[in-house]
Amino acid sequence: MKFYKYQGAGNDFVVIDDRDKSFPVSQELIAQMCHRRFGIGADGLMLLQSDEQYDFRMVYFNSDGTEGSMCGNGGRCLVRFAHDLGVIGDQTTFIAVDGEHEASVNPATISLKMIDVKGVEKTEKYDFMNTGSPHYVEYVENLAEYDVYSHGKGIRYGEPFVSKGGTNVNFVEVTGPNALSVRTYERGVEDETYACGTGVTACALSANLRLGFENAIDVKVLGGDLRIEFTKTGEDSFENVYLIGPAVKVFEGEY
Ligand SMILES: N[C@@H](CCC[C@H](N)C(=O)O)C(=O)O
Repeated sequence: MKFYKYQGAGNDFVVIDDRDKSFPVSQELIAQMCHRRFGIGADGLMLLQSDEQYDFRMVYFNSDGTEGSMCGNGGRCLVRFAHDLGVIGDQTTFIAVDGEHEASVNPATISLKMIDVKGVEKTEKYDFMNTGSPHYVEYVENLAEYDVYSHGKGIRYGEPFVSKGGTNVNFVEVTGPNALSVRTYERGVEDETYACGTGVTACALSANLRLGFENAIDVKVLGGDLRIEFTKTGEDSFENVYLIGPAVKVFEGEY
């Protein structure tokens, strides 16, 4: 079968044009295709499907083959793919697991409108919110040396999160006015990834709530630079949330 590989800030995906719905969905096959030793290698796999009401439908699987919640970088990569295929022009509206998304295509970036965020669980140690996927956000010092894998895994598989289906785990360091560095342990990949779009979105909104950061925040991740823009509409609610950054094709092939 024909596949494409895309990456957004180093969050990488196998992408399939599934408009004829011929992809044989199975957890085993997807995990095999995403395997970095025995397969193509990716943090997830996405299907671009046709939809009667929208430009296309995004179906996202984590690299372990389970169907994921929303993937922000995946969404940006799928928009680039749809544009490369000629399915969309420079503006699009598509449907994903968490609802409708608008996006715009620019030469160097894809800007993706995320779901509205309503309600943030704030504790002394962390913030927790749903930005399309569940995200834990904790501030640390010396992020470059931080053991993201061990601490992230402990939180993802610990209470109270494991009995609620688990969470993605983000560690954040403030690097300047309206600037953050973020590293993320991703559920479904069960490892640190080079970037997580819904994760950096959660971190930016948390930085607004905790630190008074303004509504355009630059976030450095292992795989590059992302930007989050938003409108705060209430004590802990946000609309017009945009995830902006690069999304590029890496290669294509037959599997
Ligand atoms: N990489 C993603 C998040 C993917 C979803 C996640 N792993 C889950 O199902 O919890 C992103 O860019 O948002």
